[in-house]
Amino acid sequence: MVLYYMQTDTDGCSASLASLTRETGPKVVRGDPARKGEAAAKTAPAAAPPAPQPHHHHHHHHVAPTISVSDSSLKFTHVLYNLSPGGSFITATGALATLSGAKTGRSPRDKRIVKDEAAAQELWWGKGSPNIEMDEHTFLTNRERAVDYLNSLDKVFVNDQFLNWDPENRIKVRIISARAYHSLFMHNMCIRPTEEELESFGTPDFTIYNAGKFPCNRYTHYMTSSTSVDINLGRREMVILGTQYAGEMKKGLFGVMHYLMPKRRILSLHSGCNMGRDGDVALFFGLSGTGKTTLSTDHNRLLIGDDEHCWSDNGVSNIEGGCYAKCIDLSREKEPDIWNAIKFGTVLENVVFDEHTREVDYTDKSVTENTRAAYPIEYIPNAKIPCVGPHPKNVILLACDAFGVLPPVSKLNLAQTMYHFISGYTALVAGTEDGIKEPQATFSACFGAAFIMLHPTKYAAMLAEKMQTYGATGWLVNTGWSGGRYGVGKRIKLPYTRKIIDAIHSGELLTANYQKTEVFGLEIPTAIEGVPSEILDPINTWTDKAAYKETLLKLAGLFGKNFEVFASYKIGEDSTLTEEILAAGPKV
Ligand SMILES: Nc1ncnc2c1ncn2[C@@H]1O[C@H](COP(=O)(O)OP(=O)(O)O)[C@@H](O)[C@H]1O
Ligand SMILES: C=C(OP(=O)(O)O)C(=O)O
Ligand SMILES: [Ca+2]
Ligand SMILES: [Mn+2]
Repeated sequence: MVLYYMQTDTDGCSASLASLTRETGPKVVRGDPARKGEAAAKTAPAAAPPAPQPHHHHHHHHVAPTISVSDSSLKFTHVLYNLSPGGSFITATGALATLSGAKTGRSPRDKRIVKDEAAAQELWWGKGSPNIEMDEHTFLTNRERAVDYLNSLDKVFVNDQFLNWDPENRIKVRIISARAYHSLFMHNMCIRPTEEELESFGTPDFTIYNAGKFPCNRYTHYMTSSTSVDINLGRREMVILGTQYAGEMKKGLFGVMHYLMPKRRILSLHSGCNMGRDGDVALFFGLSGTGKTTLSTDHNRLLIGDDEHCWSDNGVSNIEGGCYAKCIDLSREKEPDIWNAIKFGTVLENVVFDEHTREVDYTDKSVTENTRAAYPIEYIPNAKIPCVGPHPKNVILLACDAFGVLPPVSKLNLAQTMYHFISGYTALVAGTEDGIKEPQATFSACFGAAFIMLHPTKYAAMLAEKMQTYGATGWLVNTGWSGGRYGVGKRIKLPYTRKIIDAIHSGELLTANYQKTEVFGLEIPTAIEGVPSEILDPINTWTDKAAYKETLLKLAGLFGKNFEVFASYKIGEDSTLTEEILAAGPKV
């Protein structure tokens, strides 16, 4: 039965896959079993050709079975270790096209955090918090389920990679998954180690067990569906059962960084980041679909990252090694850099393509509207490698306002920046063609309530302190509707938003003339190079002025109601800042 063997398991893959009731994991064989004798990956030694059994394998055949020996412990699992790209559903431009199955987005209601003593003390629990508790025992039950499933497969994929380009605060992660696409996705999204770094990788700081389509047992305590994404900070492990959406791994690790980094007094940020040729850094905060990836990918600037960053005393650093761009309606004209990044090595998730021509139809929403491309950051020609930069000069808060009442751009004072950061507003139109026509307001603290681990005021206080210390300016940019709400008006044209962003970067907007809006009290510029002046005040673009006022008040009311829960918290040491933040919201 023994086909191949590995003399040493220097990477500890077998230990990672050991279940809790046995000391050792499956017999690990590196390389692709389908390619006998051939190196499956540059970084992995060639799988040995059929070889005599080494003594420790022999051993199993001659001693009486003990409780620790089962068919599964004797089983060989081929570990495909740190593979480079390759695959079978190749599109016309060479990308790997895959389907994520039933789940085409994250499952925040199925996310659980082990509430041990430390977590009970440190994390944010209760109303508004994304952290839903589970106990250690249930975690171990799910972990065992995932490990047993992975061990039952003939091959599993193991990636050893890094998070965070700041060398002093780099985190080592191991991702164990059942599907080649998950391995390639994480290869693209995390920082790829060099061969030498891989040699001395050692013990990972955090491990993901991704069982993908294999479900959790719904009769297990705390489970409310067959999907479960479980984080155990004490064990430094995450278990994924019953979802194959790849973003779950990426954003799961982001949550872990939102716990680990603030402990080191480093602020973790759900933001894109880029840098001008003169070293001016901008952060782009915003919820999903507001433009972090689109606007941080800017042909005139260096891309530091599109989604997850750290702001430490040394400046900014990207957490990731790749980008995860939405590709619905993607066009070469509007987003040439993202378009060109979709080539060999890129993972396309849930896009539709013609089986004969292999051409992708980016307008096709038949699988989901949330179609994605995951590519290594160096596929963007002007990526800044290493992905680090100095302290930010501009902090841009993006909102896609489907109500169409927020101005395309406003300059914020610190209190307003904090108010809008804590609110984390966007309004998108749910669903596709029919059904919901009314914009759905979403408020997500710190523009990432699904990922933060501590109370929002902790991150807010750190942001305020850093912005003050380094003199960063805050901006609110509406990438959503103009000329009426969704259904009446239109989304602001991307070239106009790009001009607005250019004017922020260049400093043009620091010296512009401003006027203050009613209700929200936002400072809006009266003119911007390349943008029609009349659109800068949204009231001009609405034909029905009464409807404008009514919609404006409606949105202001939603902001006020959302902020009620934060009214009793103090932000940082400074009680005057807290007062100012409370006063910085809209006045109805
Ligand atoms: N004015 C605009 N500004 C930014 N994005 C826009 C604009 N108009 C349309 N879009 C589209 O909205 C989407 C923004 O999504 P993305 O950049 O992926 O957001 P995020 O990274 O914040 O989740 C893209 O598909 C982009 O083409
Ligand atoms: C990957 C995700 O983030 P974003 O939409 O911000 O790119 C996600 O929310 O699943
Ligand atoms: Ca090694
Ligand atoms: Mn994005």
